[in-house]
Amino acid sequence: MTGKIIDGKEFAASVRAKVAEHVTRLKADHDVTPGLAVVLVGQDAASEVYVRNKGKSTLEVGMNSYEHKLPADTSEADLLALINQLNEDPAVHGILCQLPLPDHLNEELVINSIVPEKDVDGFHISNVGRLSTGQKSMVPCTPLGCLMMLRDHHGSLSGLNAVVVGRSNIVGKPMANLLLKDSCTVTIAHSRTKDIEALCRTADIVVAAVGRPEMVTGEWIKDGATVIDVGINRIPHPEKEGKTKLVGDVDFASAVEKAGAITPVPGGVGPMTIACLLANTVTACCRANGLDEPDGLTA
Ligand SMILES: Nc1nc2c(c(=O)[nH]1)N[C@@H](CN(C=O)c1ccc(C(=O)N[C@@H](CCC(=O)O)C(=O)O)cc1)CN2
Repeated sequence: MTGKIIDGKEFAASVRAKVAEHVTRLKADHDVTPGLAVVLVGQDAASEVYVRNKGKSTLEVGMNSYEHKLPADTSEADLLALINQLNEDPAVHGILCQLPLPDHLNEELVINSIVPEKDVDGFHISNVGRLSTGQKSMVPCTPLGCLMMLRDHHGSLSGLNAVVVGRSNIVGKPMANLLLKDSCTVTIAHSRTKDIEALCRTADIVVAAVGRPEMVTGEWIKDGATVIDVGINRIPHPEKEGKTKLVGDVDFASAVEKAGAITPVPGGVGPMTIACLLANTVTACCRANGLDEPDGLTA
């Protein structure tokens, strides 16, 4: 069997189109424009690209974008003061601090200083707790994107066996909670899991979010299973000396032969992250204004 390749770029474009449609309606019917503030501290090259793309995508769907670029040596007090100002700004419906932050800043403290209603990353401890207890919350963008792709492929996820490989706070744990909410039977696997290959072979859905290049091979995959690859790993190019190549946590070449459907890297889950950030900003804006939330853009 050769699996269907789930096109994340195309899917993300359809999510952005839905967001844009809703933004147009919010402006026309309620005179409200959603606004997203993105804070970048320092000059990490990859973060600069992500932040630029977030700003561009925000404007493209008709929302307001507020970019705050701070020097790498910004003090915690100054960063918290900016977040406080954004928390109180009624034009700002979503706030995020691009991660990773420089080492001298306490990531937990910074994230938890964003008011939960504007925490469009879904990383605030209150949103984590609400998601894990099945309450309405802001949902982390990458797992939300995975969930959208899985729902689109399967229709209902009820009763399916899902294995999430990786237990990070940003992907593994929220992903497991979202799958549980959709009535999957969920196992989280990690570095200490015994016979992880055999466990994965029981799964109808495998989500790989472990940060180890091409760890999950075709031998781990049950015939016809859906494989979602969250990994983004840059490795030396096997054929071009001095060049690098982007690979996921799944060995695509072998897994595609077993899977019923699979996301590639690049062009799978990655593009959904920013699309879901825009979706979360519209959701936050609707909630702030007591308006109906758009269908299909949240969990
Ligand atoms: N505050 C946050 N910080 C970070 C997050 C986040 O969700 N919130 N996630 C990542 C970075 N990220 C967005 O911020 C992000 C990563 C990857 C992609 C993406 O589209 N990847 C492409 C490949 C890109 C490449 O060629 O390098 C793909 O997979 O196709 C989008 C957004 C860490 N920080």
